[in-house]
Amino acid sequence: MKKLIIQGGNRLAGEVTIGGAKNSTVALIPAAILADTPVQFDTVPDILDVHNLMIILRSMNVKSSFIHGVLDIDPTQIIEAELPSKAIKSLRASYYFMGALLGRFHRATVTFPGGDNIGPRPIDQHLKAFRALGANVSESKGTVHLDAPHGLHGARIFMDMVSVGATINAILASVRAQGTTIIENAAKEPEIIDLATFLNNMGAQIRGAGTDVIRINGVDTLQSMNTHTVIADRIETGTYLSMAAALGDGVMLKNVIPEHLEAYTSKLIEMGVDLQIDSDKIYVPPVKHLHGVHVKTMPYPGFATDLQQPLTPLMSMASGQSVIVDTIYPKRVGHVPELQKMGMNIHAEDGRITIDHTDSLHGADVSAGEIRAGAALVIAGLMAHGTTVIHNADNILRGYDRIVWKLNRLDGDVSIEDDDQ
Ligand SMILES: CC(=O)N[C@H]1[C@@H](OP(=O)(O)OP(=O)(O)OC[C@H]2O[C@@H](n3ccc(=O)[nH]c3=O)[C@H](O)[C@@H]2O)O[C@H](CO)[C@@H](O)[C@@H]1O
Ligand SMILES: C=C(OP(=O)(O)O)C(=O)O
Repeated sequence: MKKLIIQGGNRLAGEVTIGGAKNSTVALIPAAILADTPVQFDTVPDILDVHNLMIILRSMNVKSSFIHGVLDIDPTQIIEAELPSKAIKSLRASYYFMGALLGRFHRATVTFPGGDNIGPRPIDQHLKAFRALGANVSESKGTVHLDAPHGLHGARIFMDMVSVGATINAILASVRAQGTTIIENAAKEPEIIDLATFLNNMGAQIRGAGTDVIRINGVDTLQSMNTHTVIADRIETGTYLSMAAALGDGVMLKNVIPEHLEAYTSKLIEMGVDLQIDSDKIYVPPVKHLHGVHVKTMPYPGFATDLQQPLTPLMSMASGQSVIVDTIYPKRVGHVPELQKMGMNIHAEDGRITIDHTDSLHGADVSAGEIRAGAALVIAGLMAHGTTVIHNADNILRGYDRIVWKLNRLDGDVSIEDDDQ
């Protein structure tokens, strides 16, 4: 494990270029094994999840190389193999190998995935989709076994709740199935559109991605003809927006898709941040006065659960009380005791997080229980007087592209070390 060491108090200024979206990339990489040709992605973020997915690919004899944001994957010599459980457990999105392997081999054995510790994360809707497509599903000792001896056939799948992962897994399993699949009550996240774009450019027939009804006509082969550029990470964007508003003397964010962040940017504007939003960049000027706001997280296009924590340090600067209700993950409150150690007036009770005005924060020894809790601690550490040490920083590195380098370029004082604790 690593630890991040932050000397707080510096004002931030300059430019930061947002990387490719983690939640797209982690679906695109497993999707690559459905191709009958090598594939190439660019603007791939340099994050631990990508490196762990490359370890999983290697176990199936799928060669990959990752240089300067370009990821090449050659699935043409793929073999069925036992997947390395340590790498599978290191991230959530390893469950996409269930859908992708089922699509490719009509069977799969995959350990239950890991990922952020943010409360219960069942996968019943994923398994329901696989069953509907013709797979037998069994579970034993934390492992899921999928088997479709007669192949996969199109089906109508109605999702009981809106799930990003289940929608993507249903697409992966059905894109090469016989016949037509219709996914109803599908998730509408931009990362799902990105995945569908990649697959359609290889010959898939997926219509309606980005709406709540997705229709897939199965095809026999998928062949890549060009490089797929990963969309910009809207959660990384939101994190830097909050940071720039809290501490910035003028920060420009580049490689941004503002349409993907409207619920978030309109909250920042409501707080009093005078964002200057352009077609692919956002300028955050120095902020004068902030008001508290109420936030309720919702599936896209609502306010993203992944952005509630990165907003809390900014909320602590506002006058009046801010309130967060996370309807997606009501137990996503691991950041609260850690931020309290830094002096923040933040409390979690009865499914509500309240943040009251805090005059100043002080450095402390804290732990990043999960990626976005870690992002909140990074922002608070930059705001605080003194030194903050964030243990379990690997959780942050799972999904923030070259974060130490980016923060130091903005005049932050951040270093990373191995942690013996
Ligand atoms: C790799 C990735 O893209 N991760 C994102 C994805 O996670 P993930 O895909 O795991 O999240 P889902 O959209 O599936 O979860 C949404 C809600 O549905 C519930 N649910 C989900 C599936 C299921 O079979 N049964 C069930 O009950 C979950 O517990 C949760 O309350 O979407 C989350 C919600 O936007 C984000 O926080 C994660 O960053
Ligand atoms: C919850 C998250 O990630 P994952 O689903 O990969 O655990 C996140 O990115 O905030």
